[in-house]
Amino acid sequence: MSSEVNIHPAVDGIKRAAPGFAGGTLTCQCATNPVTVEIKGQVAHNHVCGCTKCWKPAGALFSQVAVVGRDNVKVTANEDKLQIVDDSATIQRHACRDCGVHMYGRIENTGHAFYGLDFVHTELSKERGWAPPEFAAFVSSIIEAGAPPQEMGAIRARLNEIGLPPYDALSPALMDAISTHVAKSRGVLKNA
Ligand SMILES: N[C@@H](CCC(=O)N[C@@H](CS)C(=O)NCC(=O)O)C(=O)O
Ligand SMILES: [Zn+2]
Ligand SMILES: [Zn+2]
Repeated sequence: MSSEVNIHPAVDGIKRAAPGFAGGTLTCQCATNPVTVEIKGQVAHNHVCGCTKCWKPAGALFSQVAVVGRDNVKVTANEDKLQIVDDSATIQRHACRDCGVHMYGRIENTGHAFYGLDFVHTELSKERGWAPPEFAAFVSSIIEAGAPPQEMGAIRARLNEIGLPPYDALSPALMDAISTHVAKSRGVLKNA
């Protein structure tokens, strides 16, 4: 039954972005001395991601991840507990070394299409009104984390049912944005 599929705990029930949402504080899962990160304002392009690199809550098949301007992200407590998960990755994910939660992911490559944006998991905040996820990315990648290939039909059906169209990379709009950036930087595209 497709409704038994645990896509992510935050995507059940109707969520709406609050107009003029001011932002909130992300808190890691440590019972003492948690890392906190303040996010100013609303996030964009919230989605669920099936890749093996994004942080997923216990038992979830997907991560929930959105972007926000890096200037609107500020570590406000216990920054010394943060460490970069993989230095060689495009997205430098800063994780709490005690509980493992990823607090923010940053792109340091100034030539990247998404330079200037940080990746954050809004469910780490108790505030309500964050923009809800819009699509499911890297769906086939959940197999790499152990999802049975024969369940992919039911999982994609469940994603469609809850209004998250499934893609095996990013959404077409974001893939187009990346390729547009590449074409411009190579001089292939001059007037877009
Ligand atoms: N199949 C791979 C896909 C990894 C991947 O490409 N993830 C995407 C979505 S988060 C990405 O942009 N990664 C860049 C990065 O991790 O730095 C996996 O599951 O590990
Ligand atoms: Zn922690
Ligand atoms: Zn991912």
